[in-house]
Amino acid sequence: MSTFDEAAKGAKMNFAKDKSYGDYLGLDKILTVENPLDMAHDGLLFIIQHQTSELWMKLAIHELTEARRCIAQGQLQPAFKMLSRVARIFEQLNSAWDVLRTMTPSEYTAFRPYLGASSGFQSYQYRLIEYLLGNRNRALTKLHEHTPEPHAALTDELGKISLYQVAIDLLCDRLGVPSLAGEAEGTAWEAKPEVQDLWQKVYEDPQTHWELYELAEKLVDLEDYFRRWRFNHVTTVERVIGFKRGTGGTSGVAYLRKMLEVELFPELWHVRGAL
Ligand code: HEM
Ligand SMILES: N[C@@H](CC(=O)c1ccccc1NC=O)C(=O)O
Repeated sequence: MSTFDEAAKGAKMNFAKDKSYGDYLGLDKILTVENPLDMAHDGLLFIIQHQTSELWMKLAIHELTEARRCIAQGQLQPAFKMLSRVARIFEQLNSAWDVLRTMTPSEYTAFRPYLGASSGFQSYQYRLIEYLLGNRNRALTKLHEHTPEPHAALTDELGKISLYQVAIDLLCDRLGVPSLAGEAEGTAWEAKPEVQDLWQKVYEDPQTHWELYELAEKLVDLEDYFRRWRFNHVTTVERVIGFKRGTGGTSGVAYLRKMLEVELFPELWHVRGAL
């Protein structure tokens, strides 16, 4: 068999003057990030798990922002594609827990003291996703006062109506009733019976309201995957640190269990019991 030689067949081999794979992807930056936890073997797993999660969150924010814009303009088909992609991103993040779960309490406690007060509680991209979807708590922007750009991104977001409010606006508009979406708020969306009644009309007659029906199911799907992420997180946390307090200062598992009760799109869950 002849030697494998793509260069002879025309593969470009010299990138002194042209952009290469690593240049486009910024790999010099991504792959040279310091690993301050390299004193313990599992420090690298922990850091890469979080860095990759943050990269996927960056994409989720990009998609959700554009999906919201499309819904606001009544362009539901492109929005559906983006919402499906975000659900798949969460599926990806959910699978990633399987890698982290290979880390035992003994392995984690070897480097946990070096984490100081840092915690995922301070992930501004995670908070931005929650804010975009509608689970808002203005008090948490305080965690980012020391970093102007993330802080501005979060406070700007609270000045806009959430993706769910945009969906409700469209629901009302298409069903010919005045908007029930409300204003931009710094607090979590609270279920409104009138909104549930409108979703009920959609679910009782999907043929007439097909696009709204599909929108509702895309949102339920997204929240379903998000809930699985929360559940995977709390289970992994209990498995690794039990009921210790979190480095971020919360009660830890008790706090995360409370977060399992969050309903991003409450009326869409409540309506199911009324059908
Ligand atoms: C061994 C692994 C992990 C442990 C022991 C752990 C532990 C915790 C704890 C105890 C909290 C509560 C806040 C605190 O007081 O610190 C928390 C919050 C959080 N963690 Fe983790 N975590 C782990 C992995 C991850 C990973 C891989 C991510 C992905 C980015 C993540 C993201 C978050 C986020 C976003 C919060 C805030 C949740 C909220 O406020 O609803 N964590 N984590
Ligand atoms: N809150 C965690 C620490 C932690 O998980 C963490 C620390 C620094 C960077 C990311 C982290 N991940 C998620 O919360 C703990 O209490 O062990």
